[in-house]
Amino acid sequence: MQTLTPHVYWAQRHGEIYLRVEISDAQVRKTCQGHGAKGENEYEFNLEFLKTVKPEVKHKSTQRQVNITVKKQEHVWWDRLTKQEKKPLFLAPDFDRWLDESDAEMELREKEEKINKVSIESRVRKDPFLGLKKGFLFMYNLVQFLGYSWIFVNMTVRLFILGQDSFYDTFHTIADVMYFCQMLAIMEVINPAVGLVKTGVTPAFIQVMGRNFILFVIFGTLEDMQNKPVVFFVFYLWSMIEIFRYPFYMLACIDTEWKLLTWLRYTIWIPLYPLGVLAEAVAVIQSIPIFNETKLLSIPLPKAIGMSISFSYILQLYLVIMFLGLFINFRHLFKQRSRRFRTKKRKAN
Ligand SMILES: CCCCCCCCCCCCC/C=C/C(=O)SCCNC(=O)CCNC(=O)[C@H](O)C(C)(C)COP(=O)(O)OP(=O)(O)OC[C@H]1O[C@@H](n2cnc3c(N)ncnc32)[C@H](O)[C@@H]1OP(=O)(O)O
Repeated sequence: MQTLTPHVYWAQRHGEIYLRVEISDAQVRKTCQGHGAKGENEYEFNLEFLKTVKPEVKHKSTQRQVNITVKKQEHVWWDRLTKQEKKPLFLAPDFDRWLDESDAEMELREKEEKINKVSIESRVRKDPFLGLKKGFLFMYNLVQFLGYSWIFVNMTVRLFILGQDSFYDTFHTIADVMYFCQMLAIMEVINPAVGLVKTGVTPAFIQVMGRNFILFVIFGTLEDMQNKPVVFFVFYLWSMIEIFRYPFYMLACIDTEWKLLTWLRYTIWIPLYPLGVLAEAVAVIQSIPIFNETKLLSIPLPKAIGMSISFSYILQLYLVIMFLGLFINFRHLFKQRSRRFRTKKRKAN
C-alpha cells in the first residue's frame, strides 16, 4: 500500500494551532491509515511549524476527519503556519474555524469576560442572604429618600411662599422628620461595620455623629437656637445631597445606574459639604453664649473645686474636630469619586 499525502486544513488562535485532516475511518498512529481522497491508503504529512510548539498533541478522529490541536509555546499570532515561506500544496486554510488576528483577540476577550462573569456569579451565588441584604438596604434608602424629599420639598415650598420668614420656624416644621431620618441614619454606621455595604465605618461615623451632634445637642437642647435662620441653612444643605444620594443607593441595590444621578451623587457634595459644615460651625458659635448663660450641659467639678466646666469649652474643641472631620470625609469622597469615574472611564474604553 503506497503512502499518500492527505488534504490538511489549518487555523490558529493566539495559543493554539488547529489542523483538520480529511480522512474517514482513520486509525491514527505515527501516520494515518484510512479512507482519503484517493481511497483506502496509508496517509502521511510533515509540517515544520514557523515557531516552537508544545510537545503534547491532541487529536480526535471522527467518521470523516482527524482533528489535531497543537499548543503554541508562546501566546503570539503567527504570520504563517510553516517555517518555509511557500505554502505546501496539501495545506489550506480551515474556513470553518479561520479568524484573523483582531477577531481572535475579540474572541479571547469575550472568553475572559465570560470567565470573569462566571467567577463573580459563583462568588455572588455563595451568599444565600444577598437578596435579603439588598432588600433591606433598598427599603432603608427608600425611607430615607422619602424623608429627605419631604424635608426638601417642604422647605422649598415654604421658602417660595413665606420668603425669609420661613427661616424662623424651620425647626418646628421640620424637626420631627429630621429627628426620624437622623436617628435611622445610625444604620449607616452599622451597615459598613457588619459588611452590608462596602465602605469604611469612619467616614459614616463622622457623617452621622457630626450631624446628630448639631441636631440633638445644638438645636435640640437649646430652644433659643431653634428659631435662628442657621437652622434653615443646615437642614437645607443636608437635604440637598440626600435627595440624590439615597436614590443612587436604591439603584445600586438593584444593580442599576443612571449616569446623571451618579454624577450628581459624586459631584454636588463638593460645594455642599464645606457649606454644610460652615453652617454647622455658625450654629455652634451662635450656641456658645447660650450654653455659657444657661450653664446647660456644664460638666460639674468636684465640690472642693466648686465650679463647673461650661459646655462652651467642649464646643470650641468641637469646632476644631469638625474641620478635621470635614477634611477626612472630603478626602474620602474625593477618592470615591475618582474610583467611580476612573472605573467608568476604563469600562468605556
Ligand atoms: C460627638 C461625636 C462627634 C464625632 C465627630 C464628628 C466630627 C464631625 C465633622 C464633620 C461633620 C459633617 C456633618 C455633615 C455635614 C453635611 O452632610 S453637609 C451636606 C453635604 N453632605 C454630604 O455630601 C455628605 C453625604 N454623605 C455621604 O456621602 C456619606 O455619608 C459618606 C459616609 C460621607 C460617604 O459615603 P460612603 O458610603 O462612604 O461612600 P459611597 O461612595 O456613597 O458608598 C460606598 C459604597 O457603599 C455603597 N453604599 C453605601 N451606603 C449604601 C446604602 N445605604 N445602600 C446601598 N449601598 C450603599 C455604595 O453603593 C458604594 O458601593 P460601590 O459603588 O460598589 O463602591
